[in-house]
Amino acid sequence: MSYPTRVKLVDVGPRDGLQNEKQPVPAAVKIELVHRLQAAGLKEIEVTSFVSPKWVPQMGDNAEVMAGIERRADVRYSVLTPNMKGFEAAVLSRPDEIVVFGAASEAFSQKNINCSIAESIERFAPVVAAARAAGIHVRGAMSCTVGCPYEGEIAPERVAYLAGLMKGIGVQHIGVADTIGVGTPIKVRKAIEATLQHFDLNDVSGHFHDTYGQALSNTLAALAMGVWQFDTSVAGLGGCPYAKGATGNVATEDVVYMLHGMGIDTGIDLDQLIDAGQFISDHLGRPTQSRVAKAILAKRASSAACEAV
Ligand SMILES: CC(C)(COP(=O)([O-])OP(=O)([O-])OC[C@H]1O[C@@H](n2cnc3c(N)ncnc32)[C@H](O)[C@@H]1OP(=O)([O-])[O-])[C@@H](O)C(=O)NCCC(=O)NCCSC(=O)C[C@@](C)(O)CC(=O)[O-]
Repeated sequence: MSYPTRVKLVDVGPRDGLQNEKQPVPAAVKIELVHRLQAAGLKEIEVTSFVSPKWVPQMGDNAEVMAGIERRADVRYSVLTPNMKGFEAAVLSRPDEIVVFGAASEAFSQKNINCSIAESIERFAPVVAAARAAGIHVRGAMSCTVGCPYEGEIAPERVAYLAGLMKGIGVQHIGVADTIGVGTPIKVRKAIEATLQHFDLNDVSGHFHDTYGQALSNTLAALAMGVWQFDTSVAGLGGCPYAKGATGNVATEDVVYMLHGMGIDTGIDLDQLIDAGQFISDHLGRPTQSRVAKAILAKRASSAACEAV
């Protein structure tokens, strides 16, 4: 079996990771997190979302966070935009990429963005057209591609249907999301195969939450299909406010460790990434969710103790 030799990771920690935090996380902390991620070698960072602050209060500082980032020319900064109102606000902060986010499940679409799948596409179409006219790259995210918290299992045909709608309105890249982390490798493979009916392999990424501890296996299954782009979240932060009980994305540290162990290049410095994860975990006052970070931090602590004696 051959795997890609290079993988691109998009760290979604500042957005997906923090959107569900109950206590406000200061904009300065979010900005520092972005700086640490880019210093660690991340080339794409999902910074924030331009959604209703009544729905997701934690992202209400979107413009402030975007304005505070010291940008690097080789890093792409992306933001979520559910409608024209969000796009018009987002465009002022000069994102490199916008993300329209739909769902393969009708119930999740209603809970998350207050409209049906068909209505969501009607809302996204002018956003995609405006972004492309402005030279901004457009990514689509498809939630609940294997399971939905309200409808249960989702058939691959529904994923193919949504992928076709996204392609039809001009979305350039599509993310296949296991929002609640219920997927297992064969189900994830089927969701990706359904997506590949409409998108080229180079325009497809995986976005796996780790609720059931399957996210690394699912990442490996996608890699075996040739998928080379994945969303991950530093320290395993996160969860969607409209998917109760779902945990964060697979930790960036865990994916980097696995990929480097397989000889796959990511361009990411694992030690600096672990420091970034420690920074945000310290701020949130809870341990990292990354197994790799826990192991390496424990090793660092025991080496420091040995040196001290
Ligand atoms: C989409 C809406 C806005 C529809 O919400 P709505 O209530 O249907 O919208 P509306 O057009 O009727 O407007 C209602 C109010 O919201 C305002 N409004 C309207 N749009 C905006 C906007 N863009 N920015 C700021 N304000 C906005 C609008 O101005 C109005 O304000 P009011 O007159 O009441 O004061 C709402 O449902 C919403 O904000 N949902 C966000 C949900 C969300 O962010 N979920 C998490 C992200 S998705 C995710 O995490 C999954 C993903 C991507 O990671 C992949 C995966 O794992 O599945």
